[in-house]
Amino acid sequence: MRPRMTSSHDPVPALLAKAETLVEALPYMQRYAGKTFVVKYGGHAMGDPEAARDFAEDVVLMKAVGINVVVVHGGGPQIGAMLKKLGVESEFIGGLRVTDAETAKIAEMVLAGSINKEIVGWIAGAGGRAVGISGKDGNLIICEKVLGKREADPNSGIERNVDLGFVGDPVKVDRRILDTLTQDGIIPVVAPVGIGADGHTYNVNADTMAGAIAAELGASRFFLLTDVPGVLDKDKNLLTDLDPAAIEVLQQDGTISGGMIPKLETCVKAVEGGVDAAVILDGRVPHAMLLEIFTRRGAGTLIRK
Ligand SMILES: Nc1ncnc2c1ncn2[C@@H]1O[C@H](COP(=O)(O)OP(=O)(O)O)[C@@H](O)[C@H]1O
Ligand SMILES: CC(=O)N[C@@H](CCC(=O)OP(=O)(O)O)C(=O)O
Repeated sequence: MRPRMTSSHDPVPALLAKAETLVEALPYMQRYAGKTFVVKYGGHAMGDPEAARDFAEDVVLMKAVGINVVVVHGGGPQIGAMLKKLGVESEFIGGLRVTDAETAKIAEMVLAGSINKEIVGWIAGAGGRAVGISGKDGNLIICEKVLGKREADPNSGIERNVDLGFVGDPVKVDRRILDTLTQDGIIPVVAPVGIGADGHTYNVNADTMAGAIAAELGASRFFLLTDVPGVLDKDKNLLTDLDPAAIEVLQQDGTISGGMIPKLETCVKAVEGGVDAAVILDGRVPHAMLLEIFTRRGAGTLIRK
């Protein structure tokens, strides 16, 4: 028998703490095996390589314990940087990028070409198997053109209808490609690009795309990884639980603004469309998803009906 170590650096308490953490995770593993989780990985959350490695490990671990994970990624800041490099002007109206034909090509290149394959690589590096696709593959996301947004003209102040170009709203999700990959033990990684019935390529807001997929799959959890701890109140305290009525109040009283407005609208649509719960989390925090899923300490903001 191996002698027990008796030094002042006795490793047993530390090992016991690790074992306790694993035991704490057991009921969550049992509850979630076979369930579907959709993870939206935002462009702001993916900046740091170490955080990206943690993210990939979380996704691979979730898959290893039997959760069907689908990743949908963003890349707004990365598209912005590429457009700047190429000297192409870009503007956002109502949280959506005005997308002419040239911008659509560049957005597709950055999203489906570069970022998508980078995430597939991180997952492979963490020991998982991923396949990168866009919403165009297998007719996954059929889009309709988003109708123009009403905006006040900066010079005259008169309201005008602004055409957003090739910005798509998902109107049909064909889940078969996701089911095929998932059943084969593969983690689908989806770029937010869709296809119109006319065969045109559309740039889709990544939150909107992930929400449409989460609703179609009837996901148990829809995670949105961003660059804030969750939804904050006016004093910057974290709001841990919200429902659609509370979100309506936050919108009316101006507590939420910018990108958080469409993000929460997407969450409300998802939970009203059959998703059990949406969670907004800080993707920069190491292993944020694992802590949320497998421990009693929740993180971020949980949104339920
Ligand atoms: N009440 C609020 N709580 C938290 N974040 C908020 C709030 N109101 C506005 N925001 C903004 O929403 C941003 C997150 O949305 P967005 O920039 O679209 O994220 P992503 O690119 O990750 O999808 C935060 O960085 C923050 O600036
Ligand atoms: C139409 C539209 O606005 N599309 C987004 C797609 C990327 C995205 O949504 O990325 P984040 O989640 O990182 O913001 C864009 O062009 O920036």
